[in-house]
Amino acid sequence: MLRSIIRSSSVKSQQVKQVLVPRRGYGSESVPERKVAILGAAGGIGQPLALLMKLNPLVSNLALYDIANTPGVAADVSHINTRSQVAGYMSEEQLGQALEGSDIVIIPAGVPRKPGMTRDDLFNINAGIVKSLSAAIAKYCPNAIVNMISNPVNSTVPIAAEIFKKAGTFNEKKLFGVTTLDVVRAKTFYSGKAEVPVEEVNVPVVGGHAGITILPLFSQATPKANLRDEDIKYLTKRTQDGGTEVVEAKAGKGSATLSMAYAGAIFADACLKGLNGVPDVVECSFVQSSVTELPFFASKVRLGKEGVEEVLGLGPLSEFEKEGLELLKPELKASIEKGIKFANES
Ligand SMILES: NC(=O)c1ccc[n+]([C@@H]2O[C@H](COP(=O)([O-])OP(=O)(O)OC[C@H]3O[C@@H](n4cnc5c(N)ncnc54)[C@H](O)[C@@H]3O)[C@@H](O)[C@H]2O)c1
Ligand SMILES: O=C(O)C[C@H](O)C(=O)O
Repeated sequence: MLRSIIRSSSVKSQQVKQVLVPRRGYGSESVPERKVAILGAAGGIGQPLALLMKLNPLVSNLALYDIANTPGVAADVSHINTRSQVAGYMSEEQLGQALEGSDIVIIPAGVPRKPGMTRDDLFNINAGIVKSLSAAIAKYCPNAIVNMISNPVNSTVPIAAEIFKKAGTFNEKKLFGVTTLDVVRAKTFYSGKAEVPVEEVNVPVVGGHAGITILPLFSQATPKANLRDEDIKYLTKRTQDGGTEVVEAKAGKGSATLSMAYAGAIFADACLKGLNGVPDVVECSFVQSSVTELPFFASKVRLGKEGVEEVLGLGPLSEFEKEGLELLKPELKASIEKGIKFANES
């Protein structure tokens, strides 16, 4: 097995250094060095996400880890003439090196759905993967921000939290379930129905990341449009079933990868901006929360230098959204408890 570490050039010290990086849209102010690690980097999401993170001028070091095929992906991505140094890591003994010094760890490692499966059907395989990767994060980069993509997010985030708690490294400000794809979908679908420019659309999506636990708040969507109740119901269902729509269209060849890589890159970029002190960076994410009685919940989150700066409330809800909120709670609660139980029993 190929075990060598592939580097485009030697990876610099992981200390946060200030360097002058003039970039269009980012000014020529000093931009700190930031290391981003992707675990599952050779997969359907991992590869396009690696590409998008290589294009991000806020990244100085990009560590690509997978149990297979990382050398090729890393060599390929490393030829792109952007700021970051790329290193590929394969096999468990290189996981520590991949993680050390990371500011952000993005986890799309694990199996995707096939038609007929729910996200919870992935639990048996992905829970174990997330558990062992979380233990490695606790050991090698306990202060990193973690962006969890692996499904079922409603359970994998609580698993990671429990593993970090056991290791004494849990920081609720730094653990995020990535629900950005739900927001991306809600924006796209709303724009089509409301006939407003998609780039201007904002729609908060709260709750969790599976079926009815995904609750888009179209009553708060902007630009405002006077949509009929049946349109709101249709948009809500389409957003909740967006993942299944892709799984069925791919007919056994996996789930959303390209739109997920886009969403994952948007969310990681927001975390980087927050770390770098950019003000008013707000994204929806599944985090430890007191917005409802559930211990984890997705809502708008303000991102800052330490990760979560503020978990924002839900705002005014329509009657339809209030019903949706009550309906989702039992399922989300059960998924959270399943994750906590797994982390503490196995
Ligand atoms: N949060 C979301 O919105 C969202 C969206 C889409 C997909 N997903 C989830 O993301 C996950 C990945 O999807 P995909 O389409 O990229 O799957 P994939 O099978 O194409 O890729 C997964 C990658 O993970 C790697 N992997 C497996 N075990 C690993 C380990 N222990 N350490 C490191 N890497 C490991 C595999 O080798 C593979 O390269 C799935 O669980 C999927 O359900 C989440
Ligand atoms: O639907 C899936 O299984 C993948 C992902 O969670 C999605 O929303 O696309």
